[in-house]
Amino acid sequence: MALTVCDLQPRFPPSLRHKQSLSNARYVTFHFTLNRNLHLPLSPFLPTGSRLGDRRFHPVKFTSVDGLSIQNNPEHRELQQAHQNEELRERLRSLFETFRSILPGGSWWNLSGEYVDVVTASKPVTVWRALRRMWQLVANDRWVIFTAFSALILAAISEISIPHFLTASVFSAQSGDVMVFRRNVFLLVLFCVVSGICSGLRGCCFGIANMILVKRMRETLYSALLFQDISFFDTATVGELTSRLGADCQQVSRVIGNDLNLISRNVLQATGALIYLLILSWPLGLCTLAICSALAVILLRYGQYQKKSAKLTQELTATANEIAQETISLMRTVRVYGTEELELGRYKLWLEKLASISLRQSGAYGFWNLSFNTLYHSAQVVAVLIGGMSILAGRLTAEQLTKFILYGEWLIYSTWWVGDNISSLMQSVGASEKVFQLMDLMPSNQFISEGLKFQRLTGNIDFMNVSFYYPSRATVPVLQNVNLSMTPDEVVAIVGLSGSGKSTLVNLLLRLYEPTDELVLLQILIDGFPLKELDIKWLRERVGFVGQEPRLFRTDISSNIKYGCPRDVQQEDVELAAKEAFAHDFITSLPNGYKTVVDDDLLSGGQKQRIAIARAILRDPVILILDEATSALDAESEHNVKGVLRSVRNDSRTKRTVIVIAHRLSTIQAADRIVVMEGGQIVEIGSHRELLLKNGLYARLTRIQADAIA
Ligand SMILES: Nc1ncnc2c1ncn2[C@@H]1O[C@H](COP(=O)(O)OP(=O)(O)OP(=O)(O)O)[C@@H](O)[C@H]1O
Repeated sequence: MALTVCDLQPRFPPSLRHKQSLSNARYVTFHFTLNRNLHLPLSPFLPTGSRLGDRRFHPVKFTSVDGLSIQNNPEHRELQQAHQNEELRERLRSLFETFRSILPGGSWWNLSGEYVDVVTASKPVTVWRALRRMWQLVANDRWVIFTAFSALILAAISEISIPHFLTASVFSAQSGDVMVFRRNVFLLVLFCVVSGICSGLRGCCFGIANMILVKRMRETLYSALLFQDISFFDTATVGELTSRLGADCQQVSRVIGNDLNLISRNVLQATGALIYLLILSWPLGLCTLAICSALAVILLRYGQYQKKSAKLTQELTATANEIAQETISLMRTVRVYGTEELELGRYKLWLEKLASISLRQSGAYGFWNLSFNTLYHSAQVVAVLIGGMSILAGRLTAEQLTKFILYGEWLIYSTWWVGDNISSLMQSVGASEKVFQLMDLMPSNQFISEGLKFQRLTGNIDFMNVSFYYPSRATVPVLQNVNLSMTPDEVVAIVGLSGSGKSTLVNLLLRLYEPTDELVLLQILIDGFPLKELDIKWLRERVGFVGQEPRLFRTDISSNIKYGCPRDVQQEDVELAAKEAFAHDFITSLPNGYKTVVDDDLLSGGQKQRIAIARAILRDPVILILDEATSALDAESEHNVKGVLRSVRNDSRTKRTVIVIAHRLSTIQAADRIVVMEGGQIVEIGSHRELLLKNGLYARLTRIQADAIA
């Protein structure tokens, strides 16, 4: 194991500072937390005697001097004793520090220090703002909310009346007043029935409102994400976004169905109980109110803490998801490089952080419960004490005190419920911050305005002095002053070293990236019109694209070939396209033929490319872009497929504009023109023969590839 000097953190008792034996020592042994002993010269670590007692030196124990163990050497026994004393003091100090830190307000509860790195700069959402946003989402179905709240009010009034009639019934029976007893029992039964029915209705309506909220929230969020620029997906990860759509939306959904429902019910009941208590006995009522106010202050602090911890939990969950998603999607690489343990460790690290937050949340919940219980029992003791004295003084009857105790209990419990649900509400509001932030993202510029659509697209393409850099790397120019024109019926091949900007050129043509400099979109012309002015959906319907690593959806082969096809197609069309892409034979050899469900992992690279090529052929595009689209095909298939791609289009009997990006230079020799790129610039243009005669980069690359084959 390699250890650097930074790893060496010796620990010396202060008393060693003056020991001649140590000052003269040349070698010391350090016992590491790694359970390894290392003999090292003392001097580099102890340049002056004053460093010996430095408390920053923690995890390493000083065990011997010049090879003599401190334990066995009488000369050093005193040093050992001092060392042990110091260790004990250190332990006690750390125990005391730990105890102090876990008391309310202590450093252990601080969430912003250790985890500050995961808290993103999302705009804090206040409870009102979050509720307003939620209301906007469910406003169309406001009748559900209104019904729910009406039922809630009726249920609360009924429930709060029950203890009164319960006590009144008992005491009227005791007094022998039959009429009053009958009336009280009748009202008691009535309120019980109303409370039961209304509670059921309330629960059902709030449940429906909840479902509507989650659905709309997910719809809005998903639609906001789908219309983002591709550069957004370069920075946001799949794990994070799916976490927002899944867990965070679910958490936010508790607001209506659970939190608001229970908060409203309990606030109503607590208010009713308080009024009743004040009417019964105002001194007793004020005492109970004081206890409830203390409870409310504690619950407010607790709620704020829960909001903060919920936000952290949400961020940590998203990061853990991100890691799991990345590892699972790269499982083959993980397996080949044997990094399962490493990946497990990476995941566990975030789980531990999550657990640590949960621990604090549970601790805070414990403190909250402790406060509640203490205050609850204090209220009972106060009621019995003051109430009992009032009975003795003849100012209160036993019936009144019984009612008081019942309603006092009700008030405290309602306050507790409100607190509990406010903390849950705060958690949901905390979780909503990132969700609302994503929901507020404006769609990419290309979806905002509707552009031009022509009767017919011809397929003329012009790049006029185009320079471009990716938004995520604003200082690195990827394309510089690119001038290039392509005409219909032409096959243009783009070649060049890796990273020279070939794919970027077609990314811009497909408008996958919105350049920060809008001029770029005016410098790319399609049939003489700037790309910026064209309707992008209309244009994309007329473009076929096969990328370097085609991805398939987890559905049957037929649907994968039909995917995104702008016209109605029959199964025969699908099979024809598959035949032209030389995919038909392997598809029919699969167990369910065209109905075989595939995904990215169930087919070979070449088979996936053939399906992607069939998809492009089926669209019958005016402009066809092949970015390393046949790299995984065998030579014969590649030759045949290329022929088909150049062939006559179905409708207009004209050829299409074909752009081919290829590294295998032998496959593009027949192209009408070959464009050679280097460092984001076009350095050569011409036919295969012309470029060979030029003896430039293309000729050099061709020679290198020929040598490699030879
Ligand atoms: N999304 C992106 N964000 C930032 N930089 C990018 C992005 N995509 C590509 N680049 C950078 O732009 C440069 C050109 O990349 P591009 O993919 O166009 O090269 P290429 O010639 O197609 O390479 P290859 O032949 O390997 O596919 C590279 O330096 C690359 O790192």
